Amino acid sequence: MNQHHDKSAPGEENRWLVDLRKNDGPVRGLVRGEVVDLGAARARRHPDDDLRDAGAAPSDVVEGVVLDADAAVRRATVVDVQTRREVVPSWWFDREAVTGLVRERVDAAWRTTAFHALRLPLYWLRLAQRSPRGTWRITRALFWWASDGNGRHVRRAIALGQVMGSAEATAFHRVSEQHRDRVRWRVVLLGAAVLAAVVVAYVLATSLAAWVLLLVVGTALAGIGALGRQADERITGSAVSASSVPRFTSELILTALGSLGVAELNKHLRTGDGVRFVAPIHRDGPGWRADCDLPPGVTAGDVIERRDRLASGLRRPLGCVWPEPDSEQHAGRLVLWVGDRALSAGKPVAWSLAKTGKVSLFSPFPVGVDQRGRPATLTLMYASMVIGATPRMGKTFTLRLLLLAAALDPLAELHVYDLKGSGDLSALEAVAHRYRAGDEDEDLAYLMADLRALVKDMRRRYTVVRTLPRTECPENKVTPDLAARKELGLHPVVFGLDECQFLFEHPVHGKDAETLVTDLVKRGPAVGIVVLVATQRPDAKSLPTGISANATLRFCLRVMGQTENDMVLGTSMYKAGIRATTFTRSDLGIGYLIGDGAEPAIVKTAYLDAPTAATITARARTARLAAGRLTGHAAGLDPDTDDTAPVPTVLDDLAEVMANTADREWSETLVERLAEHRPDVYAGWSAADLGGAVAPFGVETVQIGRRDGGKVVNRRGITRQQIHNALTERDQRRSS
Ligand SMILES: Nc1ncnc2c1ncn2[C@@H]1O[C@H](COP(=O)(O)OP(=O)(O)OP(=O)(O)O)[C@@H](O)[C@H]1O
Repeated sequence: MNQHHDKSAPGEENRWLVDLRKNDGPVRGLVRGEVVDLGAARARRHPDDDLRDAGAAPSDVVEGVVLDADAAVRRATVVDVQTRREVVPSWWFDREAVTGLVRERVDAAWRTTAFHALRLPLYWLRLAQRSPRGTWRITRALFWWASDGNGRHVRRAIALGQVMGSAEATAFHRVSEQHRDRVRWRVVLLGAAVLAAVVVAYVLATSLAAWVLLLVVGTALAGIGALGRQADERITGSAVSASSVPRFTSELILTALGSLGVAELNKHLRTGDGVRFVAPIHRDGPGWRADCDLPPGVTAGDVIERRDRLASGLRRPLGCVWPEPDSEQHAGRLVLWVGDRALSAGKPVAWSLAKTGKVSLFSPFPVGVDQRGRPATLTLMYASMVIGATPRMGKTFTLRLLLLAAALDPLAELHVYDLKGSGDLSALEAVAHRYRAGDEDEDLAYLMADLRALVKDMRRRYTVVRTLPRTECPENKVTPDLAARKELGLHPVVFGLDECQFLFEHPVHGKDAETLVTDLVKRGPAVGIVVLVATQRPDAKSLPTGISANATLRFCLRVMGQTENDMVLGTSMYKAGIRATTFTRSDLGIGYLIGDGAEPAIVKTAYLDAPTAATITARARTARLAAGRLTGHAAGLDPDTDDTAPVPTVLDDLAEVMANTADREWSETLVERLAEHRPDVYAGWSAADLGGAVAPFGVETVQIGRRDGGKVVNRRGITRQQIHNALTERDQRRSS
């Protein structure tokens, strides 16, 4: 416990600083406050202070009485959120983490060995170069020893006439005698040693094999060269550049955080109480992980936004540095994972289903790996998905991967539309129930007819599901068993639309398409209809909000701004630190996936090129043929283009049911009439469904007041004029 009671400067009344800390372990909380003489403080207070304080940040000055600090800490400890640390770190039992660490160490040892082994001749040459100096040093040392060099200065001093009397003369005599004796036996010893060395050298030279002799001479030369080195000379090179890859330590992280230019963070870093590491930095997959609490007022998003500066501070390539928020904790918790190598580097990710295997859309299937190299999976059933990215980042490849997975489920009926017309999805033509590449009028008419048929089929599916016994369909949604029963027609339908902006921005079909796809996205998943839309322009026009808001699966590769990011990943994701804006041009196929897991995850999708995609669809086609599930386009049974003539939309039906009613009608009344008019389409619609269906046509429901039993009741409804205007506008668009 650190408790300070410091007297203040003269003239200040009874001010005390109270500093409460835990004395065991890291500082959990620091309460700083000054105890103020209330009477004096109130006397000094300006009447406007209250007004000013209302908008001000809380002051450091805490009014109140001094408490027993120990008790205060005890109380504080009770409410303190203590995260228990693992006794045995869990990563010890994580095979991947341990093997990753071992692999890293073995790899480092192997690299070092290989590096030096390759340079051995160079090292030897460097040493051999220094061997003359080494020989000179050895000779000089031996001479010094043999001639008793250490006593030379004593003898010289005496010889220079500093001998004063008989005592010194005796000493001189004794020293000279001693010197003579010492030099004599040393010279003899040295002579004998040199002679022995010459003999040994002669014997070795005549008896040893040439290569052994070379080895001995080489080693001897290297040894002599080592003695001839200057103190600052390095013979060996360094296998790693230590200065370019500093160790991932807390100091390095603090330095990197300090270089981000976040004022609030820097303020706290200066005082040394800024960042708290909540767990030791540890190995996590093929990289290192640090969990830390940023200072109050600084969010993980502030750091993520500056990922490039962080990578610079950590001296790592950008693709290695992945700061993330921890959504289970507060906004200031930062999980910093630094990989051994960039996620975009290395080989493309292989797909485990590329050569063999089947998929059930009701179960997760692999789509790639996360930054730790762990498999990432996705379940398409009961979901709709949006994929967004700037051009050339891997959006179409991702959509193709998902459609190929769907193709490997023989039950799944594929509707594939490549509106860009690049042919990237052409491999799927061999299995698709409906397929078109391009955005010609004919293609779009075909697509619109398919959408209408799908919406109709969705309603049929709901009717089937409703009429099934509870025992067979307990949740009122399609189950794997129901999907497998051919007679029910509840098999999964996967509708994939690449470059959806071409459809939704189309002057004629745009609005209708928006209504139909929104309906499918909202109500399709429960009855087995899965919509996948991809766009390179994620904005409200090209990806209508009714669709983006209702998609449960999202994959966002590199985008340029917050709006696109949130459009694909969901509102406030950017604020929460999930920022696909931080991906670079080289992060192909890498994006944030909001999928099966609760948390958005960084995923690098499996890479399948066109030939591989074709072999997969060939396999899928064989399986479909065997199961009797090859239908539609793939079976040569495309609908006639004549069938694609415009069919009535909700606007036409509304015009009809409002023909003989009042000028304005409540939505509740209108859905009842619509259901009577066309039960197969409108049965079960709510007033809200109607509002959503007419919104894309620019029709907004309005308040309509009616007298009911003497009082006025207000409800949302539609006027005939609104329908008339919307129809006129649509017809003008169609004819232009
Ligand atoms: N998972 C992946 N791993 C590695 N490279 C990939 C991956 N996915 C895509 N790429 C590379 O990225 C390139 C662009 O991919 P893709 O055609 O899917 O981009 P796109 O976003 O659809 O482009 P556009 O907007 O022009 O249609 C591909 O040619 C491919 O080489």
